[in-house]
Amino acid sequence: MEKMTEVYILGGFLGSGKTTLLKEIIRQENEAGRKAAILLNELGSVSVDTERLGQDVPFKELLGGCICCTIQDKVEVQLHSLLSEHELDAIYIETTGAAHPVEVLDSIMSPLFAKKLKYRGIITVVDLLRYRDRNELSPQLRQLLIEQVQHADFILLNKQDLVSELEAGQLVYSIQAINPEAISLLTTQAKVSLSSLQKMKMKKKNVHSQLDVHSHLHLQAIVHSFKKSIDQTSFEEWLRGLPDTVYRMKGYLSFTNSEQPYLFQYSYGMPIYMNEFIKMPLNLVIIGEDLNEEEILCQLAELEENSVL
Ligand SMILES: Nc1nc2c(ncn2[C@@H]2O[C@H](COP(=O)(O)OP(=O)(O)OP(=O)(O)O)[C@@H](O)[C@H]2O)c(=O)[nH]1
Repeated sequence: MEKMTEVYILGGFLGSGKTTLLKEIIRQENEAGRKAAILLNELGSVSVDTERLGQDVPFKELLGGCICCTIQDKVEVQLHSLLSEHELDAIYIETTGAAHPVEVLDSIMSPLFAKKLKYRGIITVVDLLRYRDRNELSPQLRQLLIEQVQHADFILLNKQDLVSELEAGQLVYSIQAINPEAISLLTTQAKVSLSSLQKMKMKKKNVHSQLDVHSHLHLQAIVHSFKKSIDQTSFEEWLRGLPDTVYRMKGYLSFTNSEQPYLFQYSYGMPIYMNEFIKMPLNLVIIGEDLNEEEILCQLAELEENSVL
């Protein structure tokens, strides 16, 4: 019988740690001598995570929309080309943080792959801080967060380092109450062993049933491409002035006061800068709700214009 490729869907809110998890899994897959590939879906029209995941892993991207709504038809094409180009043990599909995992599952359940792909289940990464403060989100996003938990087969309760032990305990309890069947695990930096992921059992899902939340969340992805270095202090001032509805940013930045560019990550109001040694296109992706795109792009252009070397 032809070998079947395992498929895992990775879901979870914006910035919860999906890419971090993927890096960790791919490292372990390589160590185990297995060949794994990635299908990455991003809301923005440019991908920032591609470089973070490394060059040697088979990789396809679905950019500029969400698998579950706007670019469903492209999924089949990308899966087909991954399977025809490589002998794969596993494919990991990283969904956008705005995706509903069951709808993603629905879109990849194609008869074309019935004998080639073995769906292993949905892994949801939960950002414990975000989950703790979920009442600050819009009702639609809060509902999405809950449904991402409800439909998971394996839940990583990530960013354990950011909550107290007592809070972590309470959050585990509350998440397990929503989905008692899934395996749930507290993690920091999404550290989980491949063998525990492989123990997951996929729940029966009625993928065609009407879901409570639909994809029409008002999430936007704004992309700005910098042409030159910018002033770090002005950038940080700009960050402080952003509305709370900016949930996530990522991109590459170059500052006038430093030689090296940075990989910039922002989730839940927290900016992180990491040295980047390769020259990358200076794209910044901003994801949020009800954002004034024109104003944001204008502010960034102005910031760039006023930055002198
Ligand atoms: N403190 C802390 N930070 C973490 C942890 N796991 C991931 N992060 C950071 O959280 C940020 C977002 O992580 P990613 O792995 O990029 O999240 P993601 O879910 O892939 O993000 P999107 O694709 O934009 O939805 C990065 O800056 C990570 O370094 C954790 O356990 N603790």
